[in-house]
Amino acid sequence: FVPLSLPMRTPRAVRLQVMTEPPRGGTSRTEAKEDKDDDPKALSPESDYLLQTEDFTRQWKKPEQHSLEVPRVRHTVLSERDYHRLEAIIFQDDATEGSEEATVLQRRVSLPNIPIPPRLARPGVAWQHHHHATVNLVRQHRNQKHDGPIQFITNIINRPQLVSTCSEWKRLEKHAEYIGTTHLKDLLQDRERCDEMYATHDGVYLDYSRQRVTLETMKFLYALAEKQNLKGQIDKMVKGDKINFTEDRAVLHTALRAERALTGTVMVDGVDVIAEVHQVLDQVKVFTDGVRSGQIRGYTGKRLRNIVSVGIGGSYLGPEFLHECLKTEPEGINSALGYSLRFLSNVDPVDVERTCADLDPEETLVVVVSKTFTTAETMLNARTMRQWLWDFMGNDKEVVKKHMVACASVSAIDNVRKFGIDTDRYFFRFWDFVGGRYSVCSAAGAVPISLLYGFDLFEKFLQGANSMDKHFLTAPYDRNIPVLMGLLGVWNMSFMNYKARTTLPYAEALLKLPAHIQQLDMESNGKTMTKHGLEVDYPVGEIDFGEAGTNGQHSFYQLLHMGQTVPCDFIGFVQSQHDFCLDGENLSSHDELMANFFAQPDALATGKTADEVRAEGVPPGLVGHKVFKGNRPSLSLLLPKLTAYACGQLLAIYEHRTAVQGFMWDINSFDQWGVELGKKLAIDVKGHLLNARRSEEEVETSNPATTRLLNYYVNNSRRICQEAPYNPITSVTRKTHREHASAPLPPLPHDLGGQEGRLT
Ligand SMILES: O=P(O)(O)OC[C@H]1O[C@](O)(CO)[C@@H](O)[C@@H]1O
Repeated sequence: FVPLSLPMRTPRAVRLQVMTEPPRGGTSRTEAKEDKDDDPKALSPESDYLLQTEDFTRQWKKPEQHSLEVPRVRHTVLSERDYHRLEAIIFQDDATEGSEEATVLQRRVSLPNIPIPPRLARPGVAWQHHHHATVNLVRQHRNQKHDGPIQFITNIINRPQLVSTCSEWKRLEKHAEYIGTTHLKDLLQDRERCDEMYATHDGVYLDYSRQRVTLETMKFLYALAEKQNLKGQIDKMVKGDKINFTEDRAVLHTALRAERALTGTVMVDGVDVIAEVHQVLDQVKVFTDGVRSGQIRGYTGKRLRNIVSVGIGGSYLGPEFLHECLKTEPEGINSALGYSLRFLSNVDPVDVERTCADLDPEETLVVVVSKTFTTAETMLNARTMRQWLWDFMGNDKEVVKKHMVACASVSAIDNVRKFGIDTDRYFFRFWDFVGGRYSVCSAAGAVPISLLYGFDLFEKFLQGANSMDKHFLTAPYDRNIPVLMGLLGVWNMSFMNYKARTTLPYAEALLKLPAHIQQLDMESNGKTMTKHGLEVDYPVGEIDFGEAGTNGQHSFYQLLHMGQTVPCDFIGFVQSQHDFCLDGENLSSHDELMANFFAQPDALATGKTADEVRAEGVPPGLVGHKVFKGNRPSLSLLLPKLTAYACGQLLAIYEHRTAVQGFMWDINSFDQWGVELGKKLAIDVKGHLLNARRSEEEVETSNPATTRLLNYYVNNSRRICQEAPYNPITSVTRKTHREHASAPLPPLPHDLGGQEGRLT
């Protein structure tokens, strides 16, 4: 071969690359993957190749039968080795130009210029090699009929690589070794560093000086963010690109809180997203105002005062987190007077009992929240609630129409209708582009929260989230709160190897935030497959847990201080929802709480040395037990006050942090295939249980362990079921309304009366 260098063969000369042959020996030498959305620009400039091809069938001997329709574009990933064995790629150059094949192809397929892959510019692996192969192949084809599919290679782009192969990642790995030699107590003495390590927006203050990072670390992280086109990926998300590619869906929870003025700016499949969002919000307002004013009443004409929100996962955790925040918020307290809201999520019948025990069905409105309206737990609970309503008010379709409403995806409308809910008036839709765990700003949160607190308060929550969205979209990386938190998350997980993370709100009203974040983050980033179909070789997806401070301090902080290192998010507020200062106390109770909020991060960061312990007079045998090594990272978020608005800000911060980490890791944070297998196996088990209950036969499953365990359950429960205790007051769901009439009455709810259910 004559070594040829790149300038000798310009891209013009390779403007058309023709075909691959079916692999010799019948086995595929390539690994095919369909991927319509791959963006060549985003791919790593590393060695392997991704061939973008267009398939069609062609018969070489009969030109009139050439079919040049392009049924699909396909990306075929080739390893380097396979690439070099691919003799059948025809690099059409001068020699073939003008030939019958070239003419046909050039006329019918318009192809972009193809850059010569770097491998081909190397001595010995150059053009001539391919040219010879081409000529031979063309000769072969002229002499034999070939009816197989032909792939026209329209482009060669570099094969995607794991982000861990890029230089920015490797630099951070190296840098982590250096950071391993530093201690936070020293880093915290660096004033210049500490003065840089904060960001603020609209009252939210983030301090990350207690992270195990230097200013240089941050620079390296920003460089990685650039490499990953983080800003571009964020923009794609909010524009409505279908970045959830495994489900072919856009990801538009930000549109749920966008202003009405933006109508017409986000379109998905021809739908004006913002217009739709505001239509539903208007519908929610009219409905919830109607219920709260007493215009909309129950089947027997009573006011609807008890709201039961039936849903699980994202259809429950976000709304419950928000509910808990507003419960003690002064505006929330006032607007909820006379109403109650409960969540029924667990399919455990005990949850039904706990939810319904002291409720009056005639005053109860059931909101079924389920994006798919097929989730087994939610649907059983919804049917149970329907039965409960029927039991009390009679088996009438109108009972369902007046006491049950649905928040579900547009595509679930038939299921909602079949259930008996009035889809013309009481179906509050959201869309496929809203993931369950990102749905609290949709009807999923809007309906139950507005019923209890009024729509105006819910709107303030949306405004808070919107304010953070704007900051997220516009602030530079080094001033962008969710981006900083996301990058630090990546740093801690993938470079410092801290596998868990904890959320510690110093606010009782945020007690459900950790549970919401747990789902948000672990369902989003608990994956190992990158969007390019490669398995990660770096740690991703933290274990998230948490607890309201100071309760956590008396529970698991022992481990945080002396056990494994777990990066902590401390969340506090300048002002309490309710503060008081007892006579004889120097500080208010909120100051007492916040003293812990400030002290814990320093204790974690600086620790206590053996010398310090000894200086306290601790006996030598105990010194080791009382040493705090410190050097444990945390960040602090300080907000003015826990209002509906602040709740929205917090929600958006954490939603965006999750997305940032997914973008950095090349993970699709918006699907959740990992929940499928368990669901499927539960269906199988239900089949076994049904057989066992009907036939009294032994259960037989695919493995002896499950068989033994199931039989233990079935055999023992046969006996226990006969002895099941039954409480006529609380076991409401199993009785008819007639039977209830003779049973002791459930406790009466207060009749508060007055306008909008408020005490007058
Ligand atoms: O809203 P749905 O469709 O009932 O789903 C409930 C939850 O179930 C999940 O799909 C997990 O099983 C979550 O992602 C979702 O939030």
